[in-house]
Amino acid sequence: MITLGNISKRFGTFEALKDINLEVRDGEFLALLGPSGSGKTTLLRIIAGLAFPDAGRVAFNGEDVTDLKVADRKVGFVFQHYALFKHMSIADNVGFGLSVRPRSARPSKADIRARAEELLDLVQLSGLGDRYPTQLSGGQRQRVALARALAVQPQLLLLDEPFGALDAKVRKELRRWLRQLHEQMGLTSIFVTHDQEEALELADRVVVMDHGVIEQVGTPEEVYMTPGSRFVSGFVGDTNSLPVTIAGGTAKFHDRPLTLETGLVADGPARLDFRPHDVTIAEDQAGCLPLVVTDVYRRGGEWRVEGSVSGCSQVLEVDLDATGPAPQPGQRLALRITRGRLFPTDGVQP
Ligand SMILES: Nc1ncnc2c1ncn2[C@@H]1O[C@H](COP(=O)(O)OP(=O)(O)OP(=O)(O)O)[C@@H](O)[C@H]1O
Repeated sequence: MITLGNISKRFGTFEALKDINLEVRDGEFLALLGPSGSGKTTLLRIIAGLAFPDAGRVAFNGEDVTDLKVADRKVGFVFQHYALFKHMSIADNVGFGLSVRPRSARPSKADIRARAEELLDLVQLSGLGDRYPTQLSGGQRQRVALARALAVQPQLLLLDEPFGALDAKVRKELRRWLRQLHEQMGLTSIFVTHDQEEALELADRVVVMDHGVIEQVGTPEEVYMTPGSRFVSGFVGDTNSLPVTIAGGTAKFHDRPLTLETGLVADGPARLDFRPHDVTIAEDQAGCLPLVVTDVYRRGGEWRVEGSVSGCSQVLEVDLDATGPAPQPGQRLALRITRGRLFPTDGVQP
């Protein structure tokens, strides 16, 4: 549905987006995920028509829209800083996009009101149309912002950190609800987040960005299980990193060989990334890491164990089944890494 071809954007000499290519499918729920300053919002604004690229093209359904302004793109958007109009009732806020249409395309006042009521029903705020924004909670205001975005019947919904300012529980509820709404209405939605949990939970596909480039595009499963770069491996999901050396197909940590497939990684220094759950506790030390436990706490059905390994400055985090007794601080565990990813470090130890 949306094609971005070779999009670049500079602010002065700073390159905010560098040659971005991306296809968004019809009906897809896509997350733009990356650290602060990676270019997510700039890319979303370019898709919306709120900003324009220095180079490259934007097409919707094969039609070039690069130079079309926001009002002509038929997109709905919820940007954090586009707050509700304080002096307008909730119903008027929701109907705003319809009331500013040119006279020939503008529905009657009664129709706009009826449409606003319908949308307030949809976002589960029936009966609150006559209130004002200050009389609603943060979560309710976000839902009004969504209703306002949906009033113009967009095919494409763009959301920039829509739940950023809300507390964790409300955020979670709204996320689930947004996903349902997306499906119910047959929308194509793109949302910006720096919260990887939000991206992995909500999106059909995740676009991981860093420094103005796309590092990887994939399903949540793909970016989590088979990260395509060192950056994605460290940014998506909890990751432990160890400096290792590969020699003759064996990964060694300070001359201690680890029982781990090294695949096609060339001999030399590398970074070994592994998830907290990709470990088991072994009886003996062969092929294992000696972890000294520093802290233990429960995370659902698992013990999250923090510990240190001599020769590595990073605190390691591992998850162990909590049906067994909790390891104690000071205890030594022989950690066997069952699955990891190796990234050559070109002579530079991480
Ligand atoms: N109007 C502007 N003028 C100058 N620099 C800008 C402008 N807008 C964005 N930038 C810069 O471009 C880079 C990308 O900004 P952008 O807002 O797209 O990042 P982001 O990934 O959305 O970050 P965040 O998660 O913090 O919102 C940043 O370094 C930012 O400072």
